[in-house]
Amino acid sequence: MNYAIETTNLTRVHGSTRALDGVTVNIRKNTITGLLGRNGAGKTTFMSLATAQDRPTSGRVRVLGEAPFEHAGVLDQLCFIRDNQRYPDDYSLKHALRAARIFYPNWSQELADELVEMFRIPKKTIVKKFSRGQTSALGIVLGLASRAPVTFFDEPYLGLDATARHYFYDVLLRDYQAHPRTIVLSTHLIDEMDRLLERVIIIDRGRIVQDADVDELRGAAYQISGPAQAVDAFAEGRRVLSSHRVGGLATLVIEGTLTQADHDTLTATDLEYGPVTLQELVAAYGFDDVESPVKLEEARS
Ligand SMILES: Nc1ncnc2c1ncn2[C@@H]1O[C@H](COP(=O)(O)OP(=O)(O)OP(=O)(O)O)[C@@H](O)[C@H]1O
Repeated sequence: MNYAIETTNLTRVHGSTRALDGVTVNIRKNTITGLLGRNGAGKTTFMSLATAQDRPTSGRVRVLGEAPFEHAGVLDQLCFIRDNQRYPDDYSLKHALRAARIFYPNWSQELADELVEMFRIPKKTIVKKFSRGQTSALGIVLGLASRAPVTFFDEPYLGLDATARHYFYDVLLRDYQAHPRTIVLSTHLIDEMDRLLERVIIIDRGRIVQDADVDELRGAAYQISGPAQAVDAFAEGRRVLSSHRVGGLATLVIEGTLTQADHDTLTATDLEYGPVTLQELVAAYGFDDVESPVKLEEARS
């Protein structure tokens, strides 16, 4: 079994919202996968279903070959760190670490101690009184020191300062290299975190729109800009992911790669072109073609 997580047509419906809509995906063991997408895309829903915090409306999910709801044995192989993690009222750092040590079979106290010092997590204050960043730091300590075979981090950095975030990224990579495991993380800080990711799944409105190795995705789209008419002529028959227009100028993100003939056309027509970053690609897949204020102004005049 090469996959840590396998889903088939996984669907979760809340009233009229399809939080997850027929998601079929396989996540390889011992990889770091980024789950990316706009607010409300379905990232937390996916993680909640994979960790048995929620039940699918239809479809199936397997983690380490088992249905997480039906196999308690799978649950202690999983760690799910979410942004709104709750702790019992009277918990201090000591209590949280003690509970984690009992719960996670691969727990590393040494790593936990190192992280607590680096993040400067208070030892006496009760967790409920922690600052936003300190609460995130505690989640990261638990998530990394658990060394759980399948670890989910759902936007684990909220409130963390830049120094602490980079410290998290460095330790994540270091510890993952020494103790390979499957890590799935959701983030909106894509430019900052893309160096961590080997694979990326982009979700939009509950559906997967991309599932590829990061290296493949770097060439998955390109951007062209210039006079709108020329840009639109070039885009004819191509899949445009996003479009921004200001005055008579347009910038489009287009799926695919440029051929030599395309390069010749672009040079001849004086259009500018270039690669898109992963952050831009994710934004392009989540692009809604709404009228921009500039376009509305133009239409009125
Ligand atoms: N319990 C619920 N009841 C009703 N709607 C829900 C519930 N949970 C999630 N949703 C809806 O399902 C959709 C997906 O939500 P989800 O939390 O998975 O998004 P997300 O990608 O994690 O977003 P974000 O980046 O903002 O954290 C959203 O439209 C959300 O409003």
